[in-house]
Amino acid sequence: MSVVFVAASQLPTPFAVFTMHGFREEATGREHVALTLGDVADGAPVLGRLHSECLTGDALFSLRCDCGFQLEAALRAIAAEGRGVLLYLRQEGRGIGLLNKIRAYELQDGGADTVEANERLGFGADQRDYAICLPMLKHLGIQSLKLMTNNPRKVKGLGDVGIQVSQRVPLQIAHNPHNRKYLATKAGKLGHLLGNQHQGEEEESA
Ligand SMILES: Nc1nc2c(ncn2[C@@H]2O[C@H](COP(=O)(O)OP(=O)(O)OP(=O)(O)O)[C@@H](O)[C@H]2O)c(=O)[nH]1
Ligand SMILES: [Zn+2]
Repeated sequence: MSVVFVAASQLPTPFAVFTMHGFREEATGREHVALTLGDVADGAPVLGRLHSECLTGDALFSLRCDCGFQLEAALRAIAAEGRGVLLYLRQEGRGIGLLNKIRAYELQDGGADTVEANERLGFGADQRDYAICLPMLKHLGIQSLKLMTNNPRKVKGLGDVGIQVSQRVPLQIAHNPHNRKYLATKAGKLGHLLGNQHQGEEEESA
């Protein structure tokens, strides 16, 4: 999978002034972004977040999921560390796209859970592919990540495409009445490590 680096600029935010790097995925034309802070190319593991696009959660304040809250928490953590990377990956709806995600939400409004809804539409539960991350990280000179995620499958998926994760850092967000069922399904069917026993825990990973 190949990506082309296009341009980099500053991105001031309430948390820090990041450097924003823009990439184009050659096969699909999708446009991805990396935000970096500090020297990430010195060889030491970098605090990082691989964030999958969620227009509803990241930009429209949706309470159906935890994405927007995780995005903000990740940027705050990177700012507090003074060094880190966030890849903003255009894999909306776990890879099925925005309009199909709205179709899936419609089914969830009728009682399906997030996995059943995807399957009823003819999709897998999670269609994301992390291969795109490798050339982006290589371009940035990043060799190893301390990855902020609750998803062990993401850690495995990265290992499968040759990205070294030295550590998993939990990134847990509070429940609300709208995301309770969604988070329970993620824990029960998708294997996410959510819950108090994992709070603050850090794991070694292959
Ligand atoms: N198909 C579908 N996608 C969803 C739904 N809710 C959120 N998403 C998408 O799920 C992606 C985020 O994945 P999550 O499963 O929440 O989390 P993760 O990235 O696997 O794991 P973390 O690193 O712990 O956040 C984003 O692309 C969202 O657009 C849903 O009900 N259906
Ligand atoms: Zn979301």
